[in-house]
Amino acid sequence: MSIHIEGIHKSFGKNQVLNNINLDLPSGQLVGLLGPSGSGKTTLLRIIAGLEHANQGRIHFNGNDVTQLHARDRKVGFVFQNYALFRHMTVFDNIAFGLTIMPKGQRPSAADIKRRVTALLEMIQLSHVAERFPAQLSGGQRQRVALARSLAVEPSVLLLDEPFGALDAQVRKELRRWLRRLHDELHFTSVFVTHDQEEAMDVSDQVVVMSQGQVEQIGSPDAIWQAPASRFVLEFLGEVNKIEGELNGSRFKVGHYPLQLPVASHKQGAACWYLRPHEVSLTTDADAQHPLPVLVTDVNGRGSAVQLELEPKDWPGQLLTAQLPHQHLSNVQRGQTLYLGSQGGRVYLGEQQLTDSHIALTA
Ligand SMILES: Nc1ncnc2c1ncn2[C@@H]1O[C@H](COP(=O)(O)OP(=O)(O)OP(=O)(O)O)[C@@H](O)[C@H]1O
Repeated sequence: MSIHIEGIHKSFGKNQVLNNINLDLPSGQLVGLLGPSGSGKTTLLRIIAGLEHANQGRIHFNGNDVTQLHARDRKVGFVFQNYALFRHMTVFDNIAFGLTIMPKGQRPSAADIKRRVTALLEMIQLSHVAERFPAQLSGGQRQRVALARSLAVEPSVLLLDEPFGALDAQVRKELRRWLRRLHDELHFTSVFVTHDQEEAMDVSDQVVVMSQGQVEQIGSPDAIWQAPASRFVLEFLGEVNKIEGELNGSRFKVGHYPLQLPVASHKQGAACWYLRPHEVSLTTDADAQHPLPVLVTDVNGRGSAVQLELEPKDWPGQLLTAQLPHQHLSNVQRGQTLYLGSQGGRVYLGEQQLTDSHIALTA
């Protein structure tokens, strides 16, 4: 079921929460709505569901206008953060619930309900707890039951609002992988809300990045990561170092260090050089590619890369983080001075990115 969202505006009193949202979500995709708290994700999800009404705009499912349709007639399934299972019902009965309350003409027979619930229990790998009550399950298991319960009625669209938000990091990771697999098997269309960029990037076919009631960017996780459409998206998608300086033509001055942009520019003003931790390059001696001195304030060698915390030395700036392959620099010590350069990065003057690809600055 494809979802077409057209010119949606929503205000609560004087507070405008959604400002002209237009999106085309193809059938069968898992779409992540990603944005900081208050950016309007949940409100948009509720409008898609029919639980909230927009002041302006239209929603189409598979080309049919459902704007005026009541939530219960939209065939939408929900999963919320707080499980919302019936405490007095077994796991089996919880999953069967939606089927048992269907109007008589549509309700499957008892045998069919049993078959469907049994199949779902197998799919979520919880057949062995079918007769337990929610209180006897772990948080992750409860959330799997919640998901199975909303899938039991075969919704055209599944909407998930921070479905794994209340779970610890490890379970969260497992469940999102599992949601992805389930999605690939059953091919329903889902939209899920998260403020966790790693979660959105990990499972979505497409990510919609929202900020202050507007769509900042929509694209595959890879496309958004490679080419963020704005400073906001660049900063929101994972850790990034910011080096502030003064641009004058192709010169970018950081403190008293004049650096050189590798492209022609006639612009001037306060600019910012953004570097992801893995884009930082370091040497033990200054050279043209590594002009900025930094003091190593922390070394963390766990995992597949060495993570360094660096303090600008002799130039104004915030603490920086670098991530290097283990073999890159041997025996880096806290208190050591290194010289910073880059293997790419982006320079912004105000909201404008100076080039559309990565650039390295030199002395
Ligand atoms: N029923 C309501 N009445 C008044 N204001 C509301 C209502 N629902 C949401 N808002 C406001 O709308 C704005 C967007 O809220 P929304 O829940 O959609 O954001 P969100 O991106 O999902 O945030 P979070 O990640 O914190 O859930 C917020 O400023 C919120 O206070």
